[in-house]
Amino acid sequence: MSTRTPLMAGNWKMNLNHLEAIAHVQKLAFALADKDYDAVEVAVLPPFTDLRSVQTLVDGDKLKIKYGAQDISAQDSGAYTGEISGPMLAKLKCTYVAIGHSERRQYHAETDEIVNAKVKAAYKHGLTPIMCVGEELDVREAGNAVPHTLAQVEGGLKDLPAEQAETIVIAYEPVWAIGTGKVCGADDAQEVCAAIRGKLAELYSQDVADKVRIQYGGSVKSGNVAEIMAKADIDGALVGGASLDADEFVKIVRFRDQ
Ligand SMILES: O=C(CO)COP(=O)(O)O
Repeated sequence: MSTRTPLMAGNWKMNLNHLEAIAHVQKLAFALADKDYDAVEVAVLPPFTDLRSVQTLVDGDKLKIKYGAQDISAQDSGAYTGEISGPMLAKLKCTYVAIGHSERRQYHAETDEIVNAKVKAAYKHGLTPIMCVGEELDVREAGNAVPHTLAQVEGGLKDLPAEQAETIVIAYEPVWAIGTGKVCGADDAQEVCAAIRGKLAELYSQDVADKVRIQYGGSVKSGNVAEIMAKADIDGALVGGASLDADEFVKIVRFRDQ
């Protein structure tokens, strides 16, 4: 039995303005009880423009919900128009930051080198990366899901010391399962997540590999979360669309009841 605390994180993507964010987090806070937080770590990843409002609410009401950003600049400051830095996110008391989401890899040409630089920037400023990896449909159909994903893991973690690597969260998100309603079969997801853990053991040690939380992401809903969470190497979910519905996200957090 693993001692890893499951992490259920809602990636809101480019949805909910700061007023909607407050209402949404209030709904989650009202529904979730101490027993939920005892069993599962719960986090939301709102757009940058919502973070200050979410911080104020979480601080003011002493909520146990964690929050983080959806991206981080590899730079600390300077002439990088439109970018948001690690020091800015740290000042907002973000716990997490998603890095290398497939939508950033696809629409913003983020490579494993960029992901690696962002992972290091996150650690430099005390943020925990949720590093996203996963294959496109053609890669899976060619039978290369595991090697493709492991290459992303290795590239993203390059030269990262073990003391940092052991706290990272890795989200395995097969691109073809994101926002499509096509959930990856639990056995297929487990196969890749187990391979990721094996890669961590090879790069670092079994001890580090045993500590890292590996999430599954891609069309997770209350109806499929229990089957996914039953797998030995899956320690949580990175939830997109279903995290925008507070009732549904609460059910996902309570996956043990589904
Ligand atoms: O990309 C995702 C989370 O980061 C998954 O999105 P969906 O849950 O909407 O498929």
